[in-house]
Amino acid sequence: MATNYDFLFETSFEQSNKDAKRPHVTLTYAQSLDGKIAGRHGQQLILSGAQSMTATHILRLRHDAILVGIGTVLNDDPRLTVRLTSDDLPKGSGPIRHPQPIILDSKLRFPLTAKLLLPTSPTKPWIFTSPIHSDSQKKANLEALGAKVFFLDLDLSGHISLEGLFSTLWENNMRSVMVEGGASVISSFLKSGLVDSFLLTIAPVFVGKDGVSAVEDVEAAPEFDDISYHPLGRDTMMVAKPRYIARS
Ligand SMILES: NC(=O)C1=CN([C@@H]2O[C@H](COP(=O)(O)OP(=O)(O)OC[C@H]3O[C@@H](n4cnc5c(N)ncnc54)[C@H](OP(=O)(O)O)[C@@H]3O)[C@@H](O)[C@H]2O)C=CC1
Ligand SMILES: Nc1nc(O)c(N)c(N[C@@H]2O[C@H](COP(=O)(O)O)[C@@H](O)[C@H]2O)n1
Repeated sequence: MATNYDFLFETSFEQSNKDAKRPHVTLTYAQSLDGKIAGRHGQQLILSGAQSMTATHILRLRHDAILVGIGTVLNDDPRLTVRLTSDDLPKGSGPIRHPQPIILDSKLRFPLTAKLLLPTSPTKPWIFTSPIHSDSQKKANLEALGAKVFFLDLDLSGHISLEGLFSTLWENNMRSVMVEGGASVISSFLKSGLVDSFLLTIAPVFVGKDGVSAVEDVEAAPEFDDISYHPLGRDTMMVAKPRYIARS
């Protein structure tokens, strides 16, 4: 039986509150049955099977921007492109458009050799960094390779401020952003109260205690409404709307 991806085209990734002046935020990643997103010492794992990987690429197609932390760039050297065939898309779909890669990198550790900066990379990254820690020569070198470097304030935990990030993305016409990870970024977004859609791929494997947990601290994690589950080959995708409640 052919896999049904209709739910991904029927889900809206537009901001419902038009006054919010920030992009719609989708948090999506793949985890094992024991809640791990990577192996020992962060070893990259291909947890998603073919069908759920296609679903991830459909999600990339449906968003203006795709965001990861510098930890994921240093560890995985991702491309963050849309790689789909016409068979994966509804009839009459337009040409493939790649999302704008967004990287949170307060110390400007982004490698000049990253795949995202290769001439073959269709959309060069926007790197969000802090004016305090960043070296101006590194900024110039990154920009010479096509990256755009934005300066933002840090929040109280010393990370790039998500509020500042969202305003800048909005001003730059980014209306939807897909957050892929990694672990620190997933936790920051879950805690932020700013996630509008949550799509989790669950792969039927155990990684074990040495793997990297998707979420370490669930103190400020949301509850969920409008939950649905979608079989994608051997995997399952959970789709839900986060609801933040005050905890005592
Ligand atoms: N299974 C899956 O779907 C996915 C798995 N992964 C895995 O995740 C792992 C990487 O996770 P991790 O090491 O936690 O790295 P992350 O990709 O989460 O990057 C974390 C770094 O981003 C920077 N940062 C800047 N601003 C923020 C912010 N507001 N919130 C959080 N981080 C911020 C910090 O570095 P600085 O202080 O220098 O700015 C921080 O250390 C890899 O093993 C990768 O394979 C990644 C994506 C998806
Ligand atoms: N959906 C999904 N399933 C997995 O099993 C994964 N390991 C990931 N990882 C994310 O995809 C990035 C790699 O992207 P490219 O293939 O290079 O475009 C990786 O860095 C993680 O963000 N995702």
